Amino acid sequence: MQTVYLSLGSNIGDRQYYLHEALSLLGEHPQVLLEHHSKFYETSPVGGVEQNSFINLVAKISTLLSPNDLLDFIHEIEEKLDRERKVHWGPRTIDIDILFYGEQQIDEPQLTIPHLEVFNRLFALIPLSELTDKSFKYNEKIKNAINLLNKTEQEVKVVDEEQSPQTRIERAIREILFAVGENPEREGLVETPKRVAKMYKEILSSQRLNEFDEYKLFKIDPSKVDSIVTVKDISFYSMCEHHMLPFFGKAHVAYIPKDGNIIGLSKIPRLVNYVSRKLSVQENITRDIAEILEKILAPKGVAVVVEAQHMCVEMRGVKKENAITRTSYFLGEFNESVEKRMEFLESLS
Ligand SMILES: Nc1nc2c(c(=O)[nH]1)N=C([C@H](O)[C@H](O)COP(=O)(O)OP(=O)(O)OP(=O)(O)O)CN2
Repeated sequence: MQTVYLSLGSNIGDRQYYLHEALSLLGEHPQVLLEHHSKFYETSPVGGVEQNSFINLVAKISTLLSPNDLLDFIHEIEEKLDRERKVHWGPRTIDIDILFYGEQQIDEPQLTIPHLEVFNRLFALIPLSELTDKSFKYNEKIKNAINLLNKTEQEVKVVDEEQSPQTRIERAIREILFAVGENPEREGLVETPKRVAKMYKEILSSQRLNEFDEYKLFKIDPSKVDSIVTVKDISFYSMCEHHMLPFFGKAHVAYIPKDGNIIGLSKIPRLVNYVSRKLSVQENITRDIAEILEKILAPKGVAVVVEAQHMCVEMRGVKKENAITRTSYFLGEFNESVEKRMEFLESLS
């Protein structure tokens, strides 16, 4: 096992959320043990790019991964957390840099260790100095660099670490259990807050995503495709925003290709998943599927029908079991042409 120090930083969006998610994802790898992490620091941007301040921390891990495998895993995490590589040293939802990998020195095109800039960056050195001691080979160098660097140019100040989303949900569920008259310590409930927090992370996985990007477009001979492309009976599950209760059913999606532009068929169910895995209402899901598909594909027309059962209708209030709600949304030729709309609707029966 090797002891590795990682610098993590974020300066876009919910910065602490991205940092907590990155720490959580790091710890999920079977060959990575998250030992400790430093306090959270608000830091002024270093490197000359005009951008928002960062929140930084340093994590100490033990790992069996090789340096390059660890770098690949880090890039996977950055990818998952919407990292876009637009401007060198520019703004980012998350950045994870390997500062030290044991006492190894590595100088490869894609990886230099110790990190080339580590002794020039207070946003890395100060959190790092929390985790290292005189037994660490570079301890003295770290302390000297901290003393030498200009603390007015590179502001680094401790901020309160917000609770991670997981911790906040677990605490809230415990409160709800108390409030409904339960004992969260009893057999069967002890792990419930953790389970519910994990469940929300899965069923509301789109909640913080800014856009749908899991698609692939293809171009075929326009003369060979002018009819309606329909993907129907796409099952989905969502959570209603009024009662936080599930609603679920089938989505039927159609489009009329334009200029031979088509979308990979598996991407339409992915779009339905993206749109449904957040707190919403059926009308919004129906509209969002249509409008996102139109935006990414620019077809001649889009048609969406959604049929769902709502637990807020079945298990409370009016208590009507098996009531089905049907919503539809039409764009382009499906909006203008009754024939096209009827052709699509008849294909669903
Ligand atoms: N106060 C802060 N300033 C800067 C930070 C930071 O985290 N806090 N981060 C950067 C860098 O963008 C980041 O550290 C990556 O730099 P580096 O590993 O040196 O180079 P990369 O190849 O990974 O840079 P890319 O931006 O990914 O091309 C700057 N300032």
